[in-house]
Amino acid sequence: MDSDASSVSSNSEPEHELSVFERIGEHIDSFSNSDVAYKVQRDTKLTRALDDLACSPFVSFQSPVGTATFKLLVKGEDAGTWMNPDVGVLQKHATPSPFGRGAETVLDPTYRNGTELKADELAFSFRGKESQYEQFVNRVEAELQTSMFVGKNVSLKLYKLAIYGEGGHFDWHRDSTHSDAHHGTVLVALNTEWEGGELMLRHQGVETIVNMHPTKHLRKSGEELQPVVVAFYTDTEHKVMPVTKGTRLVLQYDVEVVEQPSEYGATPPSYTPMEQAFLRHQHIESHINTYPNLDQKLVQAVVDEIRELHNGGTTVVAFPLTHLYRKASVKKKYLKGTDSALFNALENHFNVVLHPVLIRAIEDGNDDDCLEEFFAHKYQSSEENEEPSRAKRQWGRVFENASFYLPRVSAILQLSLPNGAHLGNEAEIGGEARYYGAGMFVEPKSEE
Ligand SMILES: O=C(O)CCC(=O)C(=O)O
Ligand SMILES: [Fe+2]
Repeated sequence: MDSDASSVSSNSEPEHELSVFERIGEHIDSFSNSDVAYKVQRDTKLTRALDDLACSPFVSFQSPVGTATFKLLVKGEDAGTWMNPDVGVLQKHATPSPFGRGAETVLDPTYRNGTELKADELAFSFRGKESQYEQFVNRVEAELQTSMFVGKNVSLKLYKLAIYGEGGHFDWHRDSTHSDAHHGTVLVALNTEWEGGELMLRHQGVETIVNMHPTKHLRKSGEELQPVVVAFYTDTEHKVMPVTKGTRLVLQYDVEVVEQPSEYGATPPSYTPMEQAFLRHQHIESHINTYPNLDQKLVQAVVDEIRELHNGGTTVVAFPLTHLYRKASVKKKYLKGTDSALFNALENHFNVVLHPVLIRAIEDGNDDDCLEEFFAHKYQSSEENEEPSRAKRQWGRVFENASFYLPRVSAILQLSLPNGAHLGNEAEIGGEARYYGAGMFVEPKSEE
C-alpha cells in the first residue's frame, strides 16, 4: 500500500479514513451502487501521468484598467474611492462576518474575525466615464476566459466587501458556492495601509502567499496605483492571516460560468482556446503553471495509458477529477481547469462519463499490522442520464473489469482533511452546495 494514504490527515493522531468515511457518510443521501465498488489502484503509470498534469489553481495580475476614478458609496453615503477609501464610513455600516461550519452558519472570531458589507449595500459611481467600471469587469472576465476558464464564458458578480481591522483573520476554508454555475472567486484589495493579512492559498498540499497590495503602474498620464486581481477556483482552500496593523478592505466577486459565446458553437474546440491562452498569457505576471497544463505530450501520455489499460481488459478506467464540485455541477459545461482540458481531450478518443464519487478505506488486519484497501463508489447521480457502463460485477461487490486510478494529489482525499468542513460565508443550505469528489469513467468508444 502506498504510504501516501496516510497523508490525507494532518492531525498528530491521524484520523483514519474509515472514520472520515463514516463522518462524510452521515451526510450522504445514498449510493446508486453502494454494494458494487471500483478497486482503487495507486502508484501506477496512469496515476503518475495524471499527477504530471497538476497545476496551481489561481491567477493574480494587475488590473488592466485604471480604477483610480471608482467612487465608493455605502448605503448612499460617500466612502471615498477604491484608491483612497474612507475606512470609517465603511466600518460604520459593516456587520460581523459569519461562516459555514457543518450545517450551521456561525459567528466565531477565533476562526473568522472580520466584518462585511453586502453587494446590495455598495455602489460604485464614477467621476470619469460611466463605462470604465464595466471595462474593468469585462477585462477581468476576459483574462479568466484565457486562463482558469479556457473555452468558457464567465461573468463576474460582486458579492461583498470584507473588512479586516487589526486582529482580523479568516482560517482555512473553501468558499461556499452560490449557484451551480459559481466556480471561482475574484478578490480585489482596495488601497489602504495594512500589515499582515496575507492571503494564503492551498492546493494539493502546496501553500502559496499572494501579495494583494495595490502596485504602481506606469501610464501615459504618469504613475498610477492599480489593484491586484486575484482569482481562484471556489474549491481552493484559502486563509487570511491576522492583520497586525491598519485595515484591509477586499472586494469579493463570484465567477459564474455562463452560456458559451456563440462563435464557439455547441462544442468548443479542444485545444485552440488553450493555445490562445498561452499566447495571451505571456504578459501576465506570477502565473507560472496557473492554467491547465498546456503540454499536449502529458495529455497524450494519459490517453495512451488509458488505451493500454482498455486493451489489457480494464474496460472502465476511472480516475478522480482534480477539483471538487457541487453534485449538480458535475457536468462537462462546469468542469474547471485541468478537468475541462482533460475531458475535452479524452472525449476525442473515448466515451467519457462524469459521476460524483466517494473513496472508502477498509481496514484489514490488527492495529500493528494494519492494511488498508481503498474502494471507489459512485454516488447517486442528480440526473440518471448516464450511459450504460460495461463494467461487470465480480462476486457482486467489486467490478472485475473496471478500476479507479487514484493519483497522489487528488481533491477527493482532501475532503477528509479536518478543515475541509469550513465554508466561506454561509453553510450549505439544503445540502445542495456541498462539495463532492467526482470521477471520469472512461470506456472505449462503442464502435471500437
Ligand atoms: O479577504 C480575503 O482576502 C478573502 C476573504 C475570504 O476568503 C472570504 O471572505 O471568503
Ligand atoms: Fe474565502
